[in-house]
Order: sequence, then C-alpha cells, then structure tokens
Amino acid sequence: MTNSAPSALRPQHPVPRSLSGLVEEFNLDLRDDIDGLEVTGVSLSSRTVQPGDLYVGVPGRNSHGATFAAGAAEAGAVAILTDPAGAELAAHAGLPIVVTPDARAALGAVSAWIYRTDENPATLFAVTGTNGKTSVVYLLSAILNQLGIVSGLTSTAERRIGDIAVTSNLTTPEASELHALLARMREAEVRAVGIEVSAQALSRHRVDGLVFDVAGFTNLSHDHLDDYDAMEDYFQAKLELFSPDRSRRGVVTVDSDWGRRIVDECRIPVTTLTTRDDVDADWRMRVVAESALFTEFVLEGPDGRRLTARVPLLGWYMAANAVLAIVMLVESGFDLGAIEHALGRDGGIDAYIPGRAERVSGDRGPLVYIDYGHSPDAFLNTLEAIRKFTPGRVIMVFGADGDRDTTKRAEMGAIAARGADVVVITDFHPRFEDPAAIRATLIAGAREAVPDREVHEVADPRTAFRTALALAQEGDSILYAGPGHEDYHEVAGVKIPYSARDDARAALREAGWL
Ligand SMILES: CC(=O)N[C@H]1[C@@H](OP(=O)(O)OP(=O)(O)OC[C@H]2O[C@@H](n3ccc(=O)[nH]c3=O)[C@H](O)[C@@H]2O)O[C@H](CO)[C@@H](O)[C@@H]1O[C@H](C)C(=O)N[C@@H](C)C(=O)N[C@H](CCC(=O)O)C(=O)O
Ligand SMILES: Nc1ncnc2c1ncn2[C@@H]1O[C@H](COP(=O)(O)OP(=O)(O)OP(=O)(O)O)[C@@H](O)[C@H]1O
Repeated sequence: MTNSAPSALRPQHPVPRSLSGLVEEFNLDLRDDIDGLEVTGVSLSSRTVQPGDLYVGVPGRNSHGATFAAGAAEAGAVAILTDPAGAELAAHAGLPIVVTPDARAALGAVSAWIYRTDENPATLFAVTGTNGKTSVVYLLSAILNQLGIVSGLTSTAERRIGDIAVTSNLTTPEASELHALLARMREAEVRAVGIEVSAQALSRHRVDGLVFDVAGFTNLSHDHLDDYDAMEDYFQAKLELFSPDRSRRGVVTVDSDWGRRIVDECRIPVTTLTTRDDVDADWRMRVVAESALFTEFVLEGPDGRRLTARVPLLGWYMAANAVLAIVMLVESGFDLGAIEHALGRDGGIDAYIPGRAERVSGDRGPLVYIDYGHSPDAFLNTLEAIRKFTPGRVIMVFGADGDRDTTKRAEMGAIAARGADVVVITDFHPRFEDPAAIRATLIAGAREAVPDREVHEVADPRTAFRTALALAQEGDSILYAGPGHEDYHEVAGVKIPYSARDDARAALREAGWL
C-alpha cells in the first residue's frame, strides 16, 4: 500500500541546531541578531517551508527566491539565507538575514549540517545516464529487498521508503529536499539508497553535501539540448559524477563511446560493463532467453564470477539495467553468490517499475504498453523490444514535451515511423507551446523518414489512444510512449489530471478486452 499524502518526506524527529552554530561553521555574513534561534529544517521554496525552517532564497529563471521571504516568514521560517542581492529583496520581510555569496552553492553543505546526514549514513548509490536511471534505481531497491536490506529510493516517479512514497516533481530533488529525505530514511533504519542523478542536478548543486559510495552510468543519447548547448556539455555535466568529490567508485556501461570516455576521463576507480560482444569490459551480460513477460541473462565477471537471473520486464536494455544494478551492489561489497542465491530463490528479480514498458492489457486482445520513453533512443529500444514479440502490427501513440528540447522532435517522429506500422501523434505536455506546431514537427519527421507510413493526428490523448485501440486486433501491440507513471497533462501552466495507465485500462474495458 502507498501513502502519498505529503509532498516531501522529512525527518519526523529533527534535532534542532543553533543558527549561530551554522553561521560559524560556514563563515556566513550575519546581518541581524540570531541569538538563541534554532533551526530544524531547510527549504528552498516558500511553498514548502515548515515552522522552524531556514528559508534559502536563490535566484532563478523566473524570480529571486528572496522575493518570497515574507511568505516564508508567515509559514514559520526562522531566518533567511541568501546572497547580497537577495538580502536587499528580503530586507523588510521580518526575518533575520544571513548572507553568503552563492546560496545555491551553499545549500548542500548547509542542508547536510542541519539534517546531520553525514552521521551514520546509509550506502549511497547514484545512477546517471540519459535512459534507464529510474529503472536501475528500482532494480537496485528490488534486489536489496530480496537480500533483506532495508532500502530507499528517489527517482523521477517517486521518493520511496518501504511502503511510504511521495510523487516526485523533479528527477533529482533540490539538495534541501534530498538531505531531508535521507534524514527521514535514517529514522526508518534504511541501510542503502538508490538515487537517480540527472545532469541538471549535477549542474545545479542538487547532490552537493554527499559523496556516493558507487555511481553507475547507463548511456548517453540525444536529450536536454534545451539545458545544454551541445552533447559535449551534457556529457561533461554527467562526467562530474565520476569525480572524487562526488563518488568513491563507479560502474560504467561501455556499450557507447560516451561510456568509454567516462572511463578514460574520470578520476575515480571504475569497473566496466558491456552488453556487446565486440567491446572489452570487466563484466559482460548476454541475454539467454526472453519473452514479452521476462528477460533472462547471464552476467560474467572477473575471476570466473558468473550469475544467471531474470527480470520480469521486456527488452535487453532492462537486463542491461539489471546487471548495472548488480555490479554496483558487488562494488559496494555484496557477494555475487549471495545475490544469485536470493534472486534464484525468488525466481528472478522481483521488480515493478511504474510506467516503464508497463503492460496494462490483460490476457485477451492487443498487448498495451505504457512507457515513459521520451527520447529518440528510448523510442528505438522500446519499439525493437516490442516488435520482437508482436506477431501482428505495432501501433505507436506519442507526443513531445512543449518548452523542452525541440531539436529531438523530428528524430522522434522518424524513429516511430521506422519502428511502428501505424503512428498516432497526440499532445503530451504542450506547456506554453502551440500543440499543433509540436504535432506538425513530429509528423514531418515521420513523413520524411517513411513517406507512406500510416499516420493519424489526434490532439486529445484519450481519443488518440482509442483511435489506436480501434485499429488494433489480437496479436497487435500498442506502445503509448511518453506519459509513463505520470498522472497529469500540462497545458499552458495548468496540470490537468490524466493517467495514461488508468485511461488505457478504461479504454480496454470499453472495448471489451479487459
Ligand atoms: C532549470 C531548472 O532546473 N529549474 C528549476 C529551478 O527553477 P528556477 O531556478 O528557475 O526557479 P524560479 O522558478 O525562478 O524560482 C526561484 C526560487 O524561488 C522559489 N519560489 C518560487 C515561487 C514561489 O512562490 N515561492 C518560492 O519560494 C523557488 O523555489 C526557487 O527556489 O528551481 C525550481 C525549484 O526547485 C525547480 O522547480 C526548477 O525545475 C524546473 C521545473 C525544471 O523543469 N527542471 C528540469 C529542467 C530538470 O531539472 N530536469 C531534470 C532532468 C530530468 C530528466 O532526466 O529527464 C530533473 O532532475 O528533474
Ligand atoms: N538501458 C537503457 N537503454 C536505452 N533505453 C532505455 C534503457 N533503460 C530504459 N530505456 C528506455 O527509456 C525509458 C525511460 O526509462 P527510465 O525511466 O528508466 O529512464 P530515466 O533515465 O530514468 O529517464 P528520466 O530521467 O527521463 O526519468 C524506458 O521506458 C525505455 O524506453
């Protein structure tokens, strides 16, 4: 069972720390009297302040956080930490002001100090890469549970401690939220944590104040070129995870040149992993059996070490994600034999990953998968995997994010047209963009790649899915890519409730397939 009431998980029994102690520890510039004041938490947003918090006001794209100091005071903040510009903006908010040159850069260490996350820390696993981060984090957590280790995770989908979960808004939380989560996990006696680390998190100080025990790399492909000028900048952002300030050791998938570059350019000890026959690596994975329901693999490593296991998931790449999780566990000190024993006893890795090639159809009718893939490479891999087990036609429903990397859209259209027999193009999160223009770019990409591909343009996602379903028969598969686990649709700044998983099930019932 899942409780999703609070929007963030914080320690339930925080131990107050003196504000003057904080000022002294970080050599902060004090502008007001703070004698006797204590802090029990830290928040980067006035909307999430809890009584006793230090409110941290940082400049953003839209506004300076210090503008919201009065709101933070009203919510119970005891003081504000900000930069000199923020100090002026917050001057009349009625909060004692503490100043540092770059408050965002200070946030990680300050949060670690307030929440004491360096005391008795759990083993920390970080996962980065364009695709597969969420999957690896869930696979890590599943294997840890099978080993009897209490674990926690933070992913694009949710932050989770055992049965308690909250929905995520960012892939990697801001440092204030991350340290609060780790403090809460310590209260729950969590001994190992899987943390999904985005490039943006590394560029924006979100994982500051932590050193990961093991960092894992999946792959790198075209995405986020709205946040980074070029693939090289995006790569450099990820490479930073493999530096001594960030991680003690690494496990790198070297299937791509990007992975090999991490090995060459990183400054920590790394172990390598491949799924390819033509690539050298310390560990090698081969798929030995697969179906629409599972993928079985053999993992071979140094000194003749070997493990056979299966994941209840579709596609070779899920086996690649699983072995990355396994080698990361081995690098942190777990015994491969013990892992094999635990997995063998349970018939494989007992993982459920919300919205990643998640099958929502039943025993009859077309197979329907809801997927979070929203990059060209994710489309390519998922389509290939589905094609393998589809005797009939593959029908793909998808759209593209508005206000995000526009340069990947034509390629997404092209890959869909090449990999599917029928393409239904719909709206995803148009945000503030014109949805018809986004659809037009996707359609142009599809038409240029395969001029005679059957393409339907259906703006409304509910109708789009029903259009696909009406075209499908027993033996066909429908891939609905994009929404994954999400439960909203973002249009012009408004989040409209919409769960593709629930809606697809409803449509299957209406059609008599469920
Ligand atoms: C580019 C980026 O990372 N932006 C993040 C950033 O926004 P920003 O600095 O522009 O903030 P802003 O809106 O100007 O506000 C300034 C400050 O005022 C505060 N504020 C604002 C309004 C208010 O009422 N009260 C208040 O206190 C804000 O909390 C913030 O601290 O700080 C905000 C608060 O934490 C984030 O919500 C926001 O993420 C936006 C939503 C975002 O879309 N980020 C994407 C690019 C992102 O980070 N994605 C990655 C990768 C995902 C993947 O791999 O696919 C991720 O890790 O999620
Ligand atoms: N190892 C992989 N290689 C290539 N594609 C993958 C891999 N793992 C997953 N994918 C594809 O990427 C999609 C997203 O997977 P996942 O959510 O695990 O990645 P992610 O890195 O967490 O993405 P995001 O940061 O956007 O959440 C999957 O549904 C699948 O289509």
